[in-house]
Amino acid sequence: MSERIVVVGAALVDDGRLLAARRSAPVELAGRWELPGGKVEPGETADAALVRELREELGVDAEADGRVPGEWPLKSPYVLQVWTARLRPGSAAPEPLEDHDELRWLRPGEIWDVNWLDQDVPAVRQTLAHLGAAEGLTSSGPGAEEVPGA
Ligand SMILES: Nc1nc2c([nH]c(=O)n2[C@H]2C[C@H](O)[C@@H](COP(=O)(O)OP(=O)(O)OP(=O)(O)O)O2)c(=O)[nH]1
Repeated sequence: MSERIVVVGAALVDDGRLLAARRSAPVELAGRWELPGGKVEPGETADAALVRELREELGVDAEADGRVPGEWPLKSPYVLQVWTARLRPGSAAPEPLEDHDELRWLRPGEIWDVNWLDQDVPAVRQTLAHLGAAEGLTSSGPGAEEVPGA
């Protein structure tokens, strides 16, 4: 059985901050934080799915920039791919319309303050490495000591 369904997660960046979303369902994921997004539908491209999911879940008009290299296994048959994204000019601010009950814009030093889904931790780490040069968004990882003033 080789069916594989891609879930796209958005690394939505604005003003040097990364958006994290707290899931409200299903019960086994509720309360944990993720990159907003969802399943790519048959015949849909990943970047189109990302734009659609961000509109449905957050009410924003966003565009995908490019894919973060890598792929992370979720509960079979799902795999997580991450795309960087940004709000288009004139977009509404994101709101937790569907699937989430809280949103946070995280500054670099705050990335590991939220309780990410376990399977998202390596994806977020890789995303930060990818974004680091372009956006100045870097942070060592969960459990790392924060260096005051660094
Ligand atoms: N969107 C998203 N889903 C994730 C992440 N990490 C993770 O394990 N998942 C899981 C949760 C779900 O089991 C699955 C994606 O489901 P979803 O509920 O976001 O997708 P969807 O909007 O297309 O769902 P639906 O139409 O079937 O309700 O992937 C993540 O960072 N972002």
